[in-house]
Amino acid sequence: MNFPVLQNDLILRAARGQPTERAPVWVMRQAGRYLPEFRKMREKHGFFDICQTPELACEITLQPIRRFPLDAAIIFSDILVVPQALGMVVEMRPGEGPVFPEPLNMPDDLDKLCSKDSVEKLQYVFDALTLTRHKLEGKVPLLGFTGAPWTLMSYMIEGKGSKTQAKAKKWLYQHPEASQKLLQMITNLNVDYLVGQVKAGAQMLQVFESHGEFLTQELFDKFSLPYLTAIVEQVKGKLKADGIPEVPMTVFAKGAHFALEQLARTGYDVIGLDWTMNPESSRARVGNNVTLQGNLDPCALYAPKEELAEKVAKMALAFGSHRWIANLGHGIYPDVDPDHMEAFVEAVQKFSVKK
Ligand SMILES: Cc1c2[nH]c(c1CCC(=O)O)Cc1[nH]c(c(CCC(=O)O)c1C)Cc1[nH]c(c(CCC(=O)O)c1C)Cc1[nH]c(c(C)c1CCC(=O)O)C2
Repeated sequence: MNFPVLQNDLILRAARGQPTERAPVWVMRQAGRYLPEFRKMREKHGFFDICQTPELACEITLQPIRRFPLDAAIIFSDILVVPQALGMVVEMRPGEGPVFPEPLNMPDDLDKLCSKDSVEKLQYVFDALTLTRHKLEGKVPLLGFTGAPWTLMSYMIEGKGSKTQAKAKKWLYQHPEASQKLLQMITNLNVDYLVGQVKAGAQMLQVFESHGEFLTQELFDKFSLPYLTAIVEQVKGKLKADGIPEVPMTVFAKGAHFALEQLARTGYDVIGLDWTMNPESSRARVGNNVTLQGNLDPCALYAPKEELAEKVAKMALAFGSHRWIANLGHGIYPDVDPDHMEAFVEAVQKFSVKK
């Protein structure tokens, strides 16, 4: 596809364990509501209309890249496009977030899902990736992503945000086989979806297990880890079989602190840490063969800029300069002042320089 030559490969080197002059930095949800130019776009267009229109998704992906000296762009989309591709309706309601008008209630409801040709329904994401990779002009690598099977399953059953995920967890206890059938269906689509994203131009991939925090270790071992592992193994295997150079893959399992050692053995190149994790003890637990990503408290961006810079300096010391991708410990919040986002990025660049 003759993509422009990449000029900044810091994040790819950090992910592969190669030396970097300083830590690469990007921010989860960096393209979003904290930016006035995004909110302006949302006044005119529906959320999923933007996702489905490559020119608009590309424009929003580029917005944070124009403002801040970031080391990666993440394609503008949402994890919930995967349930949509399986035939479910998802609406983005103002003030409420994503809502499924007809969530899955009982195992029989799985028959309503349509896994045939579902990856083709995501062609608009592939088109957005290809367009954005060109429009980035090689400035920074383009990241693709998907939601992990458990996180997507829980949305499909709860139908909206939930404080406990009790409905979804009820399936794990009462309908373990149907749960595994659903998780496998999502895994299969995710594998094709991520391979398609790389073919379309994604240079690195992240899998978001945002609802890891609701699982016990036992539930995680049974209903999350095997599917996260299958995804990395199959995506890397399929790319290899198709003669396509492998791309680094990140897993972000929020709240799954108990699973760090296991996650480090799955084959992901990068493990994302949420803000509750200690960088030094996490490094001791995972060893030196994986890269860590994270993990400043997203609320630290509310602190005065000087204090924010001090917190970044402390974080940089704790992670060390090798195999670290600087990020927040979860997505940036919508009421963060963009100037403080800039202060965060600049502080990483200043304090993560290799000595
Ligand atoms: C759980 C989850 C979702 N979506 C996502 C996750 C995993 C990351 C995480 O844990 O935060 C991932 C996501 N969602 C969005 C991106 C785009 C790329 C980026 O900037 O990182 C990414 C990577 C855009 C978005 N996704 C959404 C918005 C705001 C919607 C709007 O404009 O009305 C954006 C910019 C909507 C969305 N989508 C989702 C929720 C819960 C919400 C509403 C609340 C919220 O905004 O956080 C589901």
